[in-house]
Amino acid sequence: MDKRKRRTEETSMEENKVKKAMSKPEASQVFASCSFSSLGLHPNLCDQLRDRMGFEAPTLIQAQAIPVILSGKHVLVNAATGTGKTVAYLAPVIHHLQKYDPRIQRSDGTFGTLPCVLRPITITDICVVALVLVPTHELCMQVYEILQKLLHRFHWIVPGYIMGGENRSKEKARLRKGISILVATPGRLLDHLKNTASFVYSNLRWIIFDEADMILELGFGKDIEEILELLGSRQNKSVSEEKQISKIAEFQRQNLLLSATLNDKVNNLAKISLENPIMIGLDDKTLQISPSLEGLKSLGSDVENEVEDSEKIARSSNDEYKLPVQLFQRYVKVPCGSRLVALLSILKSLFERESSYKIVVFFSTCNAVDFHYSLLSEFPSLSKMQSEAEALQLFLKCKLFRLHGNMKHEDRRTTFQSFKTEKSALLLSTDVAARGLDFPKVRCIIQYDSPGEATEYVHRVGRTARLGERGDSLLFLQPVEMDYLQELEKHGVSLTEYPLLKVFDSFPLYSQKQNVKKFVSVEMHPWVLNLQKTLESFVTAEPQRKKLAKDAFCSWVRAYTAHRGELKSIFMVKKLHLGHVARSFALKEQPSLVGQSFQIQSKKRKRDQNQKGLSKKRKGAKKS
Ligand SMILES: Nc1ncnc2c1ncn2[C@@H]1O[C@H](COP(=O)(O)OP(=O)(O)OP(=O)(O)O)[C@@H](O)[C@H]1O
Repeated sequence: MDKRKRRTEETSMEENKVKKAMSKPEASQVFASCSFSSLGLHPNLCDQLRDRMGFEAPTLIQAQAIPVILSGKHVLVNAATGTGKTVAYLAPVIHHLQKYDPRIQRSDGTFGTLPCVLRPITITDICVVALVLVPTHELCMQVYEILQKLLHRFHWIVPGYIMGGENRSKEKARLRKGISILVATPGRLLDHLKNTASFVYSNLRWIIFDEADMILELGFGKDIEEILELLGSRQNKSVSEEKQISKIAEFQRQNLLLSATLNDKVNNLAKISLENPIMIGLDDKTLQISPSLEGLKSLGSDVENEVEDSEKIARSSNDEYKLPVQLFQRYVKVPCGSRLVALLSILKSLFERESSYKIVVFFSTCNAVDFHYSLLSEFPSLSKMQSEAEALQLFLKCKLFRLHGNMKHEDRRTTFQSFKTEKSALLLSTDVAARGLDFPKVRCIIQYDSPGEATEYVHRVGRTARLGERGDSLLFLQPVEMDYLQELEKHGVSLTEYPLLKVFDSFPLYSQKQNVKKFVSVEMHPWVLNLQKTLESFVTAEPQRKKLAKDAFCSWVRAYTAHRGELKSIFMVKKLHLGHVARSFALKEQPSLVGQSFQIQSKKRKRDQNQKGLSKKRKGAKKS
């Protein structure tokens, strides 16, 4: 069979598959009615997407973005969570790299001798050609894994990663051997840019910011500015930068910025990194990139505090966020002292209803994750009081994982990988899992501690209902926090109420179906009273567990006081009853007792800060 005929047959088979993929009811909201090859991607790459990744048709955002990125223009992509942004930028980069003639290659170890000093660099030298910047380790690994799959048939294009917490010398060795597409977290990248001589980026053609808003929110703004300057990719260049660039780029640079939510810092990053960008997934009013670059804010500055930006912020705070249409969003109103019981009861009821269920619960601090993880790993079933055999059963019968920034990198990696492959499991996490992470088949997101900014809400719930799949989300709010719903409404996000009492009513108390008076309050519900009492005895019985609870309580209150801007009037620590907060960590102590230790700590912190301030002043006085 001649080549052309075979290709035509393959194309019609591909089109049939696309039609089949599109025949699912929700598919038309997610997938485009075209094939990857019709977007202009190399046939081998299309095969990879189909055979290795199982992708029959591009998503809508991929269909929009791929041709534009292939054209070489700078692009800003704003699309809902879980719509396939990663492949939207990786596929065009790979398409271009595989075309290089002679092939881009990784010659043996010559990289360390810095060939660029001896002769002009050609594309065949081993240099980083594409750079993907991501905010977290997990995202770094995730993008790297996708790259590995996509590059299976392009063995001469080498993917690599560098990230904080990894061994620097091993990274240097990897850089020296040559990496064509490098995935990096900003801090570690900057470190290598400054200190690793064998890191040659003279051929750098793509700089991609994935989850740009999180990169900036994590405080990497200054690092990003420095990276852009070192790479000669800042738009309003100073004379010294121009000199730097003339030393660097002989190749046309293409920068891409991707984010599910936009804010002023992302706007500023777009302004300084993108040249006449094409906006994808944005209407004109959402982002105004002025051609004049005057009055640019520093990415590292705290934009919220700058008065002149208030108008812009008012505009952006009224922008609507794009959320998956198939996401069912609810809130649950729980008095503070019954929060823990409510969480455990809801989890129990969800896991008992369906055998295959994956849930992520978000907490505000690492200590809170640790406490709840320890509690749920050991807390026995309530029927304990009846039979010895049942005593061994756990309250929640599901696999349990935790993820936060204070864990060892190895443990974080194991959790990340294991939770991905489990069919039924519960992950307790801080916001480290809120952005970009793609855990297949997560059915429900519970925001036990409120998210703060509405963008955070959007990213957290975005871990479910990905790519047209069904998903539920549940936001815990205390009665004093109900105004937060209006905050979300401003962004077009509206939630319905979760029937909490029904869940409590569904549990048998001492093996009997409850005969509870209707309309009883949450706090006075017999199931709540009983479970709260058992939890408190369980936690106080073990000093180590009690310490975890106290630490979690203190860090939780600190996090609560850290809400910024308008949110301060919703999440007011003054409105909280610290005794009830203590109950939500299963602590029996009177508020004054637990509160005292917190007050002692915060007084000590204040004293330390004052002393530091004094000694700084003294130093300053000495200097002057
Ligand atoms: N064309 C496609 N067909 C089928 N599945 C796809 C396709 N493109 C991407 N996916 C899958 O969709 C899921 C979401 O993709 P991805 O993580 O890139 O989304 P995202 O838009 O970057 O989300 P977030 O904003 O949360 O980071 C992944 O599991 C990915 O493998």
